Amino acid sequence: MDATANGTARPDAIRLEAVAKQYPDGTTAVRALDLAVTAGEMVALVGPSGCGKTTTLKMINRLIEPSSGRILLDGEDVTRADATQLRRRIGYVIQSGGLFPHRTVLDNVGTVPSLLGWDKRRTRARATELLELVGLDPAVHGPRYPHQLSGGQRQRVGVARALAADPPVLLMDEPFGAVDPVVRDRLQVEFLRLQEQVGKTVVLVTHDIDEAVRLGDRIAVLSEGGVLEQYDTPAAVLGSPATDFVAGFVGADRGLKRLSVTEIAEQDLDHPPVVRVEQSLAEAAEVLRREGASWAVCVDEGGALRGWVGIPDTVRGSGTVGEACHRMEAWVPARSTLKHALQEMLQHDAGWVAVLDGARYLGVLTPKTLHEALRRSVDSDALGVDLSQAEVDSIPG
Ligand SMILES: Nc1ncnc2c1ncn2[C@@H]1O[C@H](COP(=O)(O)OP(=O)(O)OP(=O)(O)O)[C@@H](O)[C@H]1O
Repeated sequence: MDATANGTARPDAIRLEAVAKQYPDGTTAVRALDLAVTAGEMVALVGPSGCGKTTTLKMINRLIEPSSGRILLDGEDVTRADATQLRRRIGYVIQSGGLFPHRTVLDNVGTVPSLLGWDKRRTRARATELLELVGLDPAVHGPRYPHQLSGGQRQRVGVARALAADPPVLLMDEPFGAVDPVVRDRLQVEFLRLQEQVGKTVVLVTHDIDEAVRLGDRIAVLSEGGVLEQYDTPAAVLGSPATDFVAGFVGADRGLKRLSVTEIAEQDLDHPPVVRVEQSLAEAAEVLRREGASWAVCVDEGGALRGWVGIPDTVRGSGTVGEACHRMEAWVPARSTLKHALQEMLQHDAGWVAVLDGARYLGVLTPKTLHEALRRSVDSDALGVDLSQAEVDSIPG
């Protein structure tokens, strides 16, 4: 059980109790694993090759039978439940989608509903709806066969198929492992967005700590034999590795990895002078002089970002700020991560990035404030993080 802020307990959707697996040849893949996953949570199982991640995942839907221990789903002991019935309550996604090659995309997505005895029309309607949900056009992609799709599209179909019967639990084994890094990045973003809509309990296997940090609400770091080295939020795993093994696994650049788990906060923002588009350039020049700044942010009457003006613009003419202001391409929505902000800065070769709430301008992040934000995140007691100063100093400022 997981105690929430108001004291009520959220149920464990999945609970492994002393689960172990010994293969017939004597290999002990998992020794005695205890793990609880809260409803609606996304948990990433990470660890080096052979540490028992896939074995653990497959024991949850009993594709692999545990040698001992108990598995509970929503409080119900399913260790000896009918495995086929069980699997219909659990969506399963594997690398490359694991699609049936001789069935169309629509039929692939409709597999479980058909098995559950849904009529054709309902199955088709559900499959169509799911293809749209994962960003595919049912009219274009629905009639195709898996080999007529790109790797990323196959992966999306795999996710759609796993969601077809609306199972509360989704198991994913290296789901984005078979695509190139650019597609992988896009699929991860799409999946996070999808998960916001569907709110499944997800257990995801990956050997990639960056993927775990990005997707997991919590990360379970396993070492050989399915030993649970640490089970905590990405920020805590990166910030205070529980063991030397975890520290080694998350890597020496874990300070940098924090960029991708730290959201921009109000207090991180810098507030350069702001001028409005209808003001005269002379007024803008006066603002810059008074504040000792070389540039100012331009906003419209509603407070929306319009761009920026520098000293040379303000001394040049007699027009308005609106006529002289430069577009600002580098911006991020409020609550973006520091990594996203840094990426925007680098992509647009900008010295600052604007932070917007919808269209409304909130403030800017500069490399200096970004560094301070990272330091704040590292120091944050709320995260239970205790990093040594040495590591903070290793973060490029
Ligand atoms: N059918 C099997 N028979 C015997 N040993 C097996 C079998 N399947 C897996 N193993 C062994 O069990 C251990 C755990 O394997 P598992 O596939 O769960 O690891 P993993 O962490 O998912 O690895 P990877 O990241 O390489 O996929 C490994 O030592 C593996 O060789």
